[in-house]
Amino acid sequence: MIRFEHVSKRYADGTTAVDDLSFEVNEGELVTLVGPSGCGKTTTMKMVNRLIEPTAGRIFLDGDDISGVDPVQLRRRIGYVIQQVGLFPHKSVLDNTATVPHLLGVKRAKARARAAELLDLVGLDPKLFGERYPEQLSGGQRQRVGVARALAADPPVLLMDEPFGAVDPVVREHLQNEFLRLQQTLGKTVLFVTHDIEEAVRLGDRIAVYGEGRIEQYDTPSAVLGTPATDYVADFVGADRGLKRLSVTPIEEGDLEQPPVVHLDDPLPRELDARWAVVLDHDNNLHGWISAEHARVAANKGDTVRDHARRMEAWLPVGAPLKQAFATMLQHDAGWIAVIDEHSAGRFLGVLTPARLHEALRRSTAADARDITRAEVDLETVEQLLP
Ligand SMILES: Nc1ncnc2c1ncn2[C@@H]1O[C@H](COP(=O)(O)OP(=O)(O)OP(=O)(O)O)[C@@H](O)[C@H]1O
Repeated sequence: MIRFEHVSKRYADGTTAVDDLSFEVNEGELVTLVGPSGCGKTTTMKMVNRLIEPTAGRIFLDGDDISGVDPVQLRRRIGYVIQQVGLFPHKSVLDNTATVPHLLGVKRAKARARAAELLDLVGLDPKLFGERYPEQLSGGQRQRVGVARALAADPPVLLMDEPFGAVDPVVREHLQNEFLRLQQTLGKTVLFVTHDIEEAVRLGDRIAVYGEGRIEQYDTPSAVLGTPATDYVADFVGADRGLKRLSVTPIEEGDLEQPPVVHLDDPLPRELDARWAVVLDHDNNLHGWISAEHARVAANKGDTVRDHARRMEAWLPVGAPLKQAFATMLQHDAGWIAVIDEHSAGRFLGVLTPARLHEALRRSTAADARDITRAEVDLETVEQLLP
């Protein structure tokens, strides 16, 4: 969808901002460009919508060499979100969002109706916020309007330059999660600039880690964290990359243990093979759990499992990141968590224990590993943290 071929940018004062860059972003892919200040991320991005012209090389959008496309036409295909959102202060939120379609000739009423839908999509109630002016919004709300505005002309490509950089970490995480959800439905091709490796890892299908004017590694978050291509990348992603890897490694069905299971209408068992059992309903969906000790002491004749089942607090859907599993274990002081299949009404799949979590991390590291020794050092850090 976007292809860079040997692209360089040298400014008039001799600064080489980007040096012989070649990479490709697939349709529907979210690629994060991450690196320290001044390494050429913004220059890379601005060359895509021709706010900056390269001094060498070619950039293709959907097969078209963009140097031959009229910049105004080009920018209609590309939404652009920047850190200082640049909303028009004298226009309402609704009119700000409707600006581009209106400029493209869509009638004002229709453009505003579409803008209201988009505000809804980015989590702003148009009835509440539509008639406000930008100064009457929080930083996070302004960023959402920025995203809604960029989406207004329904461009296939989005360029986002540190869009969540100016908000506090809690709001940023919230905006990131919302954006990920949005992206799941919209499937835009996104280039996202950030200097924050956590953000790059959380959002990117792939990450381009920049050194000075060059990409040092272009790969999935899991591979960048698991097997940094160079010492520079290893330094940049940080010594705690083993922990960061928890955020990008999903729970898989094969990681799970199969504990004893009882059904709601079974007679209460006097003896269990373990200290607890998982309780399922007649469709094998997760209902709760019972402790063997409780079943032994409290049971009256004729009791069923239903009379003594406790609510399951610690559970997650399969595919959730290991970090969330780890956090859930700590939050509930639980030695294991139940894992379900959300797509089939909560069918119980098994349990994840700390030992299995560790194995899952090891499995994913090994899958990428070119440098297993280094990866294992980080696994030790994780081992120390497990209950
Ligand atoms: N108009 C310009 N003239 C000369 N040098 C420039 C110009 N614009 C950018 N540069 C230089 O090009 C290099 C790359 O800048 P760029 O803005 O692309 O970096 P960046 O990675 O986006 O940085 P940041 O994270 O700080 O925004 C820097 O050394 C910068 O000083």
